[in-house]
Amino acid sequence: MVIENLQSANTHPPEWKRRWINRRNRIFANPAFQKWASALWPFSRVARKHASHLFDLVAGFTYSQTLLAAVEADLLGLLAQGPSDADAIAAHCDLSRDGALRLVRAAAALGLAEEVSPGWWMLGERGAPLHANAGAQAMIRHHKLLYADLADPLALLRADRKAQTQLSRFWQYGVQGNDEKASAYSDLMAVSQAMVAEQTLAAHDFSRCRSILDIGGGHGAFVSAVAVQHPNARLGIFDLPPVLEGTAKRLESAGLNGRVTLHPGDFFHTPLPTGYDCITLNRILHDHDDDAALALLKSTHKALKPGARLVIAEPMADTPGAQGMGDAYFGLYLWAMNSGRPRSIREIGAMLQEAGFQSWQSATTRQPVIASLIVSLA
Ligand SMILES: C[S@@+](CC[C@H](N)C(=O)[O-])C[C@H]1O[C@@H](n2cnc3c(N)ncnc32)[C@H](O)[C@@H]1O
Repeated sequence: MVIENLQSANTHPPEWKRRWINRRNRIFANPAFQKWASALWPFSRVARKHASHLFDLVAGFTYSQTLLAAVEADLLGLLAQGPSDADAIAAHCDLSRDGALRLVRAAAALGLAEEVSPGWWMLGERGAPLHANAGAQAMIRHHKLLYADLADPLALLRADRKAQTQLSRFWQYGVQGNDEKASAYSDLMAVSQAMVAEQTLAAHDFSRCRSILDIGGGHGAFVSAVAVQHPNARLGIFDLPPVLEGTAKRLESAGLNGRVTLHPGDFFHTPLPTGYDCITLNRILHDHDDDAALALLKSTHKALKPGARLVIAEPMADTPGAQGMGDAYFGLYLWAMNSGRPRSIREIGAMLQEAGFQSWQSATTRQPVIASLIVSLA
């Protein structure tokens, strides 16, 4: 099994490295060194940066909750309309005046709001792009479930991964039916998929693909974006039957139902459609544990002719500049979801090789925090 092979290739750290790290850590933990470094330029700048980073780790929960409150109370929506004072914020967000002041000041401290003159606030530099991004706001609302599952993180990490969690229930409902929860799931997927689609389409040129099948394509946000950029490509979506019922309606209202073939099925049990010269897996692989992910890659390989391509787009572990997003955020999110894990480019590459693909390479995306990309040839 690929991942086990990678892990067993791990060797005990060499003695020089163990000694060096121990020595460095003893120095960094020493209060006298900290005092010295914080008083002396240029060490003082580094010391401040480290202290501030450490404080962010300690206080991160309050930042997330401020963000959640600002989105849920539509504080950002109000501030986007123009300068607001505490009374207007209190009325709009259904808060007391004191509560409104506490929230808007916290939001301003995090760059979500900005006090433009004393007692008057507008959107801040971080608030403006967030307000314009429906997908990010949907994710923030959805995070309530994650925070509930993480209320006791050790209990979660010690629990049997088969025990139900808020997140596992949410995803189960999403793929099982058409009730209110399933539609919340689909809406979340559709708005956030637009962000992933943008990254994928900017990072890879699909113009050479005459036909593209999006596996686990949900309600078709990716395929709809491809349809606009590549009007002559033949398009298909493979997903679970209840999900595709919603897809058909959405494609119809987008005027695309004649252009996209829907393939209902379960990718662990139904053979994947053949005849496409490109298959995409957008945010699919990381949802599944190693054996299942490898099985999916093997059936994808089987569905492609030699030389045809597979494009994998998802947030990946060990991504330079976005490390926290990988093993910290997705590591815990997918743990709470009871399935899957973030994988590094190298790990996915090894799995692709094991699944029979002849070559693979990564492509740079504009925002690796949203998705990284791997293109592989069957
Ligand atoms: C995380 S969502 C990703 C959706 C979409 N690709 C995106 O990026 O927004 C996972 C998708 O895989 C589909 N899916 C999950 N298990 C599946 C299975 N066994 N067979 C087919 N589709 C499945 C879900 O219905 C859902 O649309």
